[in-house]
Amino acid sequence: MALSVEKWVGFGSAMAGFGLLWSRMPEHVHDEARYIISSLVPMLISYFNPYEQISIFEYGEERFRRNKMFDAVSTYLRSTCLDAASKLKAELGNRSRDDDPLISLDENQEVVDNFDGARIWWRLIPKSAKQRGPTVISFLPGDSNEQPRCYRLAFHKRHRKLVLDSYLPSVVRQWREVLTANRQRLLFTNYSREGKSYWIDVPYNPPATFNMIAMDHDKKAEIIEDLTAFREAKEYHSKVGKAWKRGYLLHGPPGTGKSTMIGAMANLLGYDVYDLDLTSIKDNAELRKLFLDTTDRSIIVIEDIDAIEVELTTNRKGGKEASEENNNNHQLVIELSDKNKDCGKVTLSGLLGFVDGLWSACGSERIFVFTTNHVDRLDPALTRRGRMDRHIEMSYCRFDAFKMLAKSYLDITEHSLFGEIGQLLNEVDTTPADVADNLMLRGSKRNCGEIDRLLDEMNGGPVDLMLRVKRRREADDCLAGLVENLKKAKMKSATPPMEDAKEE
Ligand SMILES: Nc1ncnc2c1ncn2[C@@H]1O[C@H](COP(=O)(O)OP(=O)(O)OP(=O)(O)O)[C@@H](O)[C@H]1O
Repeated sequence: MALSVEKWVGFGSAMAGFGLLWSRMPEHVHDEARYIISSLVPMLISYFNPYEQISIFEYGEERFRRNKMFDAVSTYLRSTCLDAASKLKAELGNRSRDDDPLISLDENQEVVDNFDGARIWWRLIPKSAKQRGPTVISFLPGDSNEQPRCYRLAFHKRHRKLVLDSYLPSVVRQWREVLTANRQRLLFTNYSREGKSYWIDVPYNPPATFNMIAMDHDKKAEIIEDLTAFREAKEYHSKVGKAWKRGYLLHGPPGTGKSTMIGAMANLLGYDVYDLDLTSIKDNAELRKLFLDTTDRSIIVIEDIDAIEVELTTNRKGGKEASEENNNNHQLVIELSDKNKDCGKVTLSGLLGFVDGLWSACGSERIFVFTTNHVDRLDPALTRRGRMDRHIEMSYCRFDAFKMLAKSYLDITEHSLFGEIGQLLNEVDTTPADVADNLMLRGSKRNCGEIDRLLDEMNGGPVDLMLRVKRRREADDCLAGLVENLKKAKMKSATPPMEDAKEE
């Protein structure tokens, strides 16, 4: 009959104790017998015991250093093995962001995990007093007189390679994923003090997700796939010898969702965002310093890059000589603002070095996002493929995009006005921002009285039914308002410019 893992561990300890006893036998016992038995015992144990075990202590060899593997196991067991445990404990940490207690395994509670056909037994072993050595008074977290808590995992010998090479790395990987998902993301922006540039950060929780972005469905799916593939592509980038970075150019009229898209990217990837304001940077050296101060796993954004390009064009026209030189070596000077005119310059080559040159290889897992309302005004040097890997056009709101907005804002997928709205959206260029503004429920005055009357009439009726009716009325109101506005916009766009002038 097979013995349980616990019994084997107990048996092992007993045999080890027995071995120790033998090794301490008095001199008069036959030396040879003592030697044979004390060396046979461990061999017998390892021969008959089919299980092996690994201990993961809370503190490492240096007592003050917490063992991150212990934290990784705690997080992993919390997310995978709690259901089967009967002894749990609950804690409310000082830094808990909400009122949910943190539930974890209690000491000595055993749980079983399955991985690729292998069974793995886990147990949290409490602190225990060390048996030997002098008493040491310690103020460090891992008291030297105590054996720290440890997770002990036991598994069958034949799974040793699987546990060491695949299972434990997967525990660490899952821990990192949980850390990334729970980490407070930050939004950085740069400022200048006494000629030097610094980053300042605030907590960043963008509300946008890809679900709520109204755009062509296939295009959206492609972007999500591209971003996810980028995040997983560490090995690929090192194999082909390229810096692990990606450039996105988001272009389209104002109000088509470029900034919203950046928030959705940050949410999807769990990255911080660096919003780089070029106008407050003195010169290329400062730009480089700022860049070196950014962290990995981040999105670096330069918004409205075309505004800078306007200055660039002006500067080019300023002198033929400068223009020729600029065209030859891309030393195109971006005069950022009047106040910076005399003291320094950020050049296009400086910017390109930051995105694509020597400096871009410092750091990894970085995404550059440039946004512009006028893609045609950008210097081709900046937008060429390889520098900006993907050009994403954010366009006016058509029917598909409208349906996504109606779903997000009004929670409806059908309505009698959808047909008319679809037709109008094909004829009128209107932005998702304008449409979203029409769909915002703000308890419009026109329907308020009617809705209140209805609620009065239904007094005593089921609350959810009343709310549904109320929402429906509000949605009718929003959509009617949208149709009205689209018709106005259509008439306006149909009016010849001369008529416009006359009206004015
Ligand atoms: N494609 C979209 N999907 C969902 N909501 C959108 C979309 N476009 C715009 N919006 C809504 O309009 C608001 C303004 O959009 P956003 O600031 O992202 O546009 P933008 O293209 O960055 O504009 P700008 O060029 O002026 O900076 C957003 O808060 C969002 O609510």
